[in-house]
Amino acid sequence: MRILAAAGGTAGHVNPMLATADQLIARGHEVIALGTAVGLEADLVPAAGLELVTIDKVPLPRRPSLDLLRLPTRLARTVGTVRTLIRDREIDAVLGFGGYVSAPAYLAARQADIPVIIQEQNARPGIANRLGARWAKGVSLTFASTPLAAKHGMTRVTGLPLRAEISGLAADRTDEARKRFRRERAAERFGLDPDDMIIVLTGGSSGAQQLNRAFAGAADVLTSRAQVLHVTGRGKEADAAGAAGDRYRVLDYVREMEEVYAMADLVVTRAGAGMVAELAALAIPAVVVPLAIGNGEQYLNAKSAIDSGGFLHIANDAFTPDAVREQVVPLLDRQELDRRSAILRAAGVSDGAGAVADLVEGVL
Ligand SMILES: CC(=O)N[C@H]1[C@@H](OP(=O)(O)OP(=O)(O)OC[C@H]2O[C@@H](n3ccc(=O)[nH]c3=O)[C@H](O)[C@@H]2O)O[C@H](CO)[C@@H](O)[C@@H]1O
Repeated sequence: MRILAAAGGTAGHVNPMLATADQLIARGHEVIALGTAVGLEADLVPAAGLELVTIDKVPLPRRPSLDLLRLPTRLARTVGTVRTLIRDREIDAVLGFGGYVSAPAYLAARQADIPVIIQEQNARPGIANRLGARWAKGVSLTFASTPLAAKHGMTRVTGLPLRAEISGLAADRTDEARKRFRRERAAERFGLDPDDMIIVLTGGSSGAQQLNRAFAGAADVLTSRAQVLHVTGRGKEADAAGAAGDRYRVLDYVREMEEVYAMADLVVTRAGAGMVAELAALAIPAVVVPLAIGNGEQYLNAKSAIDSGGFLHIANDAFTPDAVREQVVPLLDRQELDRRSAILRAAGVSDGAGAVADLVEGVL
C-alpha cells in the first residue's frame, strides 16, 4: 500500500509520524510524507530518509465546511493540490497526525474516496483531527481519556508512536550495565561528568523564552547542586548565554534527544505529548510547565504522571527563577529522583508505533 502521512509544524507532530512510517515501511508499505517547507518537518523528514511533499501552510477556519465549494479559496486550492497528489501517486490511504497539514489531506482523501486514519497525540484533540474523525476509518489515541472517535470506523488506544532510538534506549535502561554505559557515553558527548547529577531544561522542539530566562536566572543555585544542559530552542540561545559555563551547557536544539535522556536525572520541560510520552516510557522524573495557550491539552497530557507523583507541575506564570530555586532544586536528591522514577516505571508507558501500524493495516 502507498500511504500519505501528513504531519507538520513542530517535532511533536513529526516524530510520531516518522516512528509510524518506520513500522509501515518495515512491513512492506510505501510512505510519502506531507508537510510544509517551513515547519521542522522540512529538516526532520529528509534526515530520516523519507520523501517529503510540501504544501502551503493554510489556517483552518474555526468551523470548517464539509462542502468543498464553500471552503476559503486558499484552503480549497491546497485541498486540490493534495487531491492531484493522491491521484498522480496512486495513494491508497491518508494517515494524519493533526495540525494544519492534516486538514487539507483529510478533505482531499474524502473527495478521492480513500481511507483516512488519524493519530491523535494529545489528551485533548485539535480541530483538524476532530474534523477528520467524522469520516475516518480508524482513530488512534495516545490516551484512553481523549474525547475523539471514528464515527464510522475503529477507535483504538495505541499509545504514542516513539522513535526507534527512544524505544531502544528504554530497552537498554532495563539493564544496569547498559544503562551506565549509555549514560557515560552521553555525558562525554556533552562535556559533562557522568558521576555528578545532571538536570536538563528543554522547552520542547521550539523552545520557550520564559522557561529559558527563569532557568538562566537561577543558574548559580542550579550549578551548585548539579550540572545543567539547557536546550533553548532554535534561535533562542541568547536567552541563556549569560549563564553558560563548564557546569552549564547551552545548545539550541538536539536532534538526538535519546542521548540527552540517557544522561538526564531530571528534565524540566513543556508538556507536549512527545516529551511527556518519552519521559514516561524512559521513567525519567520531570518538572512540567505546560504551555498556557492552545486548547489546554498540555496540562492534560501530563495529568496522570502529575497525579501519580512521577512529575511535578509548575504553572507557566509561576515559573520564575525563585520557583526554580524553591521547587526544582530540592528535587535534585538521589532518593527523591529514584522514588519518582519508580512511579513512572510502574505506569508502564511504552511505544505505540506498532499498534498504529496494526490499525492502518486493519482498515486497509
Ligand atoms: C507549541 C505546540 O504546538 N505544541 C504542541 C507540539 O509540541 P512540541 O512539538 O513542542 O513538543 P512535543 O513534546 O510533543 O515533542 C517534542 C519532540 O521534539 C523532540 N526534541 C525536543 C527538543 C530538542 O532539542 N530536540 C528534539 O528532538 C522531543 O524528543 C520530542 O519528540 O506538539 C505536541 C504533540 O501534538 C502538542 O502536545 C503540543 O501542544
